[in-house]
Amino acid sequence: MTRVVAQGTFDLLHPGHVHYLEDAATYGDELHAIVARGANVTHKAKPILSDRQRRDMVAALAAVDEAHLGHTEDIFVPIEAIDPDVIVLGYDQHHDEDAIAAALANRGIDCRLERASGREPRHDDELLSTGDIIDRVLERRG
Ligand SMILES: Cc1cc2nc3c(=O)[nH]c(=O)nc-3n(C[C@H](O)[C@H](O)[C@H](O)COP(=O)(O)O)c2cc1C
Ligand SMILES: Nc1ncnc2c1ncn2[C@@H]1O[C@H](COP(=O)(O)OP(=O)(O)OP(=O)(O)O)[C@@H](O)[C@H]1O
Repeated sequence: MTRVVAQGTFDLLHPGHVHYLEDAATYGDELHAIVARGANVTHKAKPILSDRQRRDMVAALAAVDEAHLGHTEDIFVPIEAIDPDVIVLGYDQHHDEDAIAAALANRGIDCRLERASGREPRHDDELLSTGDIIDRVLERRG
């Protein structure tokens, strides 16, 4: 049984999120998704939806076997509990892969890192970014 981890904010789900999770699932038999705590989202605007609502929506996707709320302080706590064989990073996530690999090794977690592919729009006007959806809402309803 190969366990795979994907992770992200997953606010206002869109086809790019589905693509990422479906792609990550192909790396193993069981996909665990870790949903970032809103309190930890500091690199962009805070999510609109609550931690629990984002977790529940991700859990409802067919590609996902289990969705977990992330840890509030130490991102490696859920990883230790899940004990994955593979962590699949998103195509545009700016994580330092060497630092993650070093932290995994430090904690004795034997796990490789992979990178998911991106999804291009399949039709005119397909919105593949939470930020773009929010911009559209503000433009049309603001
Ligand atoms: C291996 C790994 C585990 C993570 N675990 C957590 C976690 O437990 N809690 C959390 O708040 N964020 C966690 N994160 C951070 C977020 O999932 C995410 O990387 C960050 O918010 C960027 O998300 P975005 O791609 O949605 O912008 C983890 C990131 C990585 C790479
Ligand atoms: N178009 C896409 N193709 C493939 N993966 C995507 C796409 N959009 C988002 N993802 C992946 O989904 C995961 C969660 O992404 P995130 O929650 O940051 O959504 P986002 O739409 O990129 O957000 P924002 O627009 O606020 O930057 C990340 O791993 C990201 O790489």
